[in-house]
Amino acid sequence: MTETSTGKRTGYLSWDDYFMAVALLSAQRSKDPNTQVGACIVNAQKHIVGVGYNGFPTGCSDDTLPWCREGAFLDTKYPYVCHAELNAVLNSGPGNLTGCSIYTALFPCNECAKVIIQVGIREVVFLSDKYAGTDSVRASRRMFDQAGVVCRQLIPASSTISIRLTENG
Ligand SMILES: Nc1nc(=O)n([C@H]2C[C@H](O)[C@@H](COP(=O)(O)O)O2)cc1CO
Ligand SMILES: [Zn+2]
Repeated sequence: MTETSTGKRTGYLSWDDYFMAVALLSAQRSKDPNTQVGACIVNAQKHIVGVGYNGFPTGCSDDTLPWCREGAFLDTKYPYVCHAELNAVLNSGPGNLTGCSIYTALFPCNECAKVIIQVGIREVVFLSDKYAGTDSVRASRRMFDQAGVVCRQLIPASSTISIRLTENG
């Protein structure tokens, strides 16, 4: 690790990369075999006020509800799963979210876009836009545009961050 003339460490995480990494770490809790999404809400003081990942509602078993993508609607995950962005909002503390930013691994769907707008979040920072062009994303972008919510895709400083969980080795 290099240092500046003052001795300050360099190579530390930027705020953007840090908050996105928190979102991605949270995504590691997801049981979805196909798409793991995490989201992290940050206020104007750069405090994290809510984190979430995609999963079934509390009390609804990860082991009995389906994780399939195809088949009869009720036999897929889609009617049951709570999206990461919704969970981040619902997991946030008592303060209001007006003026906050949400960092999300995947561009929000139209249902989460409504929630994001209604709680007063003003900025969406996303990594992947793999569903760009779908009606859901087109509706999200339309609503974000009209509501004045700024969306930007994060280009991280590096493609990986490694974290050691043990002291040595
Ligand atoms: N922004 C999002 N946040 C999310 O949490 N999700 C969740 C819902 C599903 O659990 C999964 C998408 O599954 P799939 O269709 O890529 O197999 O990601 C999906 C989106 C996409 O709009
Ligand atoms: Zn959603």
